[in-house]
Amino acid sequence: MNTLDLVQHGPVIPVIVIDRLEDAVPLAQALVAGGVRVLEVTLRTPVALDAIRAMTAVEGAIVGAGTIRSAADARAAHAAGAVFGVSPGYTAEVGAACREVGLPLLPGVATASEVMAAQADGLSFLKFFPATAAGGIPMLKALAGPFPDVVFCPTGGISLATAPDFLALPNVKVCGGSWLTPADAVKAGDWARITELAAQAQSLRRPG
Ligand SMILES: O=C(O)C(=O)C[C@H](O)[C@H](O)COP(=O)(O)O
Repeated sequence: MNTLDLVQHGPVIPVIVIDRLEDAVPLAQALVAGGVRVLEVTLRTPVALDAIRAMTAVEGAIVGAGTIRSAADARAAHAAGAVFGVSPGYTAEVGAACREVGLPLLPGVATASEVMAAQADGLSFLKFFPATAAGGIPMLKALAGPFPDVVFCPTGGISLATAPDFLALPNVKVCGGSWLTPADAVKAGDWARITELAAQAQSLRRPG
């Protein structure tokens, strides 16, 4: 699998925070029911790896790990069954660990130097994070000049309302965001609302 294959499944990758392990499976099922199959589970909580392990059993779900910050994170995510990894930034150490275990990596970048570091290690599909705070659409347009061979998954501060403007850029294939899984809906077990949010996101322009 190549991380660029992920964009075939829809225009938005949900960024998921799981606090209670028992939410993992119904949450994944709710997203898949709304047509969203690619799921990024952040390694921000103690149950994240167990949540990934549980979600890989959900039919149709393509489960990856977010917040990969170290080689140990990459190895743990792979061992838990994640089929891709996402990192908020990029280090050669994380890149090497992902290559070693065979975990396709979508690394985060926010500057031209970081794009160059990721490209030097063979990575050309990059998360632009934090998208809105780091310059948003003007920054992505500016990066298209020197980096015509790089495509981005902007993430950070994006919503259903602003995603279409990002998706309209030629160098944006998919957006990431936590708006599909609001903390209050997860806490309340309001899976119907999450399916609705997923369906709305999935109906945004599909990248060509
Ligand atoms: O935890 C990680 O790995 C991250 O890199 C950060 C997340 O991708 C963003 O926090 C999502 O941004 P929002 O959609 O604005 O909530």
